[in-house]
Amino acid sequence: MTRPLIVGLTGSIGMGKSTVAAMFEAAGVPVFDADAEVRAMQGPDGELVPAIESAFPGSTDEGGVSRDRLGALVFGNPEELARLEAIVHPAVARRREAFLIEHASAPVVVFDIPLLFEKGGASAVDRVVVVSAPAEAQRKRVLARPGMTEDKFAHILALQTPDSEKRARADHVVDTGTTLARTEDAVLALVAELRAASRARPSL
Ligand SMILES: CC(C)(COP(=O)(O)OP(=O)(O)OC[C@H]1O[C@@H](n2cnc3c(N)ncnc32)[C@H](O)[C@@H]1O)[C@@H](O)C(=O)NCCC(=O)NCCS
Ligand SMILES: Nc1ncnc2c1ncn2[C@@H]1O[C@H](COP(=O)(O)OP(=O)(O)OP(=O)(O)O)[C@@H](O)[C@H]1O
Repeated sequence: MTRPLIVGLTGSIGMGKSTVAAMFEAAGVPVFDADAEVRAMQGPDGELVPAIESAFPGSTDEGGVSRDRLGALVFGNPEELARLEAIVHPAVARRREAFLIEHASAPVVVFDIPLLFEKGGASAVDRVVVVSAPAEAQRKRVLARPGMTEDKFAHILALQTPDSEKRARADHVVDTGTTLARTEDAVLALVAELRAASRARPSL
């Protein structure tokens, strides 16, 4: 009996992590999307809505959590952010365990975790893949998003482990500072390598 090779996929804001995660999925690798799970649990009738409303009164409405309102309360305030994380992170961990059980027979699975290094998850995966692009490309992508400001971008960057450190600690780096077609080729080659590594493991 073997379990899947667990690949942690991460990268700083705007580096192209979601795009690369979709490429893994298209190649047939099951992907656990931590952000999507958080959104679902914060959405209408989401399981975290009552706890978030009681910890942050006024931050939810009939549509679930207002991410803009909640973001304004927690980004820029480390204690408030920690209070939110204490509600959200254990629920994400439970969903991740369920995903692993569901895909127990896959050779490789990906955990798409934006804060893999920041929250100490790197030791819980077999391989770490970091998605990275030059700082200028990152900046252009992020500032093009609706509602993004220089200040908000600077603040989020300061909360995240620097890209240079992420690259240094990665087992594999996927470069997104190039064309989408080249990035896709790199992902396909990496998937083949990871599947081979999974097969080469001794049975548990
Ligand atoms: C505060 C919330 C509602 C704001 O949502 P919003 O849609 O405005 O922003 P978004 O989630 O896209 O985050 C923007 C950027 O901030 C980063 N970020 C989000 N949460 C954190 C955090 N706890 N620490 C550091 N960076 C963070 C994201 O990686 C992203 O790069 C949301 O980020 C949230 O619920 N965060 C707490 C849960 C969490 O840690 N999620 C991240 C991984 S599971
Ligand atoms: N070679 C490439 N690889 C990946 N993305 C690219 C590439 N070239 C351009 N892009 C564009 O860069 C953007 C990256 O956005 P994406 O949502 O994937 O980033 P992200 O890292 O998931 O962001 P966040 O952490 O903020 O959610 C997309 O609009 C994508 O089309």
